Amino acid sequence: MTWQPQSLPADHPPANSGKVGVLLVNLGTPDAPDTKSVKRYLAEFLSDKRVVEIPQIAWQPILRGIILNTRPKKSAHAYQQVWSEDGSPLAAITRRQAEALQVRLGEQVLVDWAMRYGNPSIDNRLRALKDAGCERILLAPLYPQYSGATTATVADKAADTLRDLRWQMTLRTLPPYHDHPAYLDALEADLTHQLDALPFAPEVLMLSFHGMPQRTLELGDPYHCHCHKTARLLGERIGRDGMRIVTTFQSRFGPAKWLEPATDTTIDELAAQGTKRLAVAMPGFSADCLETLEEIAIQGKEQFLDAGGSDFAALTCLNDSAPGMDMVEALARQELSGWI
Ligand SMILES: C=CC1=C(C)c2cc3[nH]c(cc4nc(cc5[nH]c(cc1n2)c(C)c5CCC(=O)O)C(CCC(=O)O)=C4C)c(C)c3C=C
Ligand SMILES: [Fe+2]
Ligand SMILES: [Fe+2]
Repeated sequence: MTWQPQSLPADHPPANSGKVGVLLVNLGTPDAPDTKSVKRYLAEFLSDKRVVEIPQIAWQPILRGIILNTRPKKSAHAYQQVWSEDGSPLAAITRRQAEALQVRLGEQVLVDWAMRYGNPSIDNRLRALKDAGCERILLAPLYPQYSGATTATVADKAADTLRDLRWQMTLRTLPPYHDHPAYLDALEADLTHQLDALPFAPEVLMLSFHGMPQRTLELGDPYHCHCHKTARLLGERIGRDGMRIVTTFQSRFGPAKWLEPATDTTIDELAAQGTKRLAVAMPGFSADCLETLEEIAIQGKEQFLDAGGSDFAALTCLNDSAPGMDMVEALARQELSGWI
């Protein structure tokens, strides 16, 4: 006999009358652009075994003995270059994305935001949503491309909170959306608009993604493949005559081999080969942050112009732009199906 689900009357009320929450999550950032705050943030971030996949017994002495005594000062200086009146760009933009999504989804859903490292923490905001009556929560890591170091560690952190609760809320997680039509539509609209508005026609459009150790690819992390799929699908939509598209990986950290080609090396090579006009888009970042505003818009520009380039543009991320929020809303509504 085949199994038949029990039929419910058409007007059957939701099985659970509690509220629905959405928690937007991004990587994290220090509370202030000073050495002490950056040190606290980096200690948490770089102690995550999903981020640095070296046995902690070997890694912690290097982290505490060397890295946390040198890097925070340098990074604090970089954060000072991009810090805004509203604080860290990454946190300020994520907050604006949450506010815009709240308006779009209306009263039936409570929208909040959190940072994986630093504040506001995932634990703090999950508990706040629960206290506000949310029995179902969509956890939405805003990373288009999946990686253990980003998407998975957000789920790990949320599970730590659930583990501690007698009466858990029900969680869904937003899947990676590297090839989702809503993501590609948003990037196509936003990047086309930005490219059209440039005072020069780029010969090269660089699609620069955050890097990862090469080893993670060999261990089966889909991140590298997701980045290349995004780049291919986006290239098919925004390619134009006279503009070549190249895909690179930025923000290399530590001595291990990272995914290649590296953004900084490629910038030098392009200039050496005679490229004069370069635009860089960073489609893997859903919000502008230190890595886009300092590393590319400031350092990358200086590097390209010093190497002989004449025009450089760092294009902005989707942030809380209309196309960006159309995407976040579409992704959220898809995952909230049956809940709202
Ligand atoms: C082993 C080190 C790192 C891995 C792996 C890594 C992966 C990774 N990171 C992002 C997104 C962001 N990273 C940002 C900053 C940042 N990243 C690392 C190191 C690794 N990232 C460091 C040490 C820092 C801090 C700044 C510095 O000291 O250079 C940020 C910006 C944060 C901000 O406050 O603005 C983002 C965003 C992804 C997507 C990713 C893997 C796919
Ligand atoms: Fe990073
Ligand atoms: Fe960086």
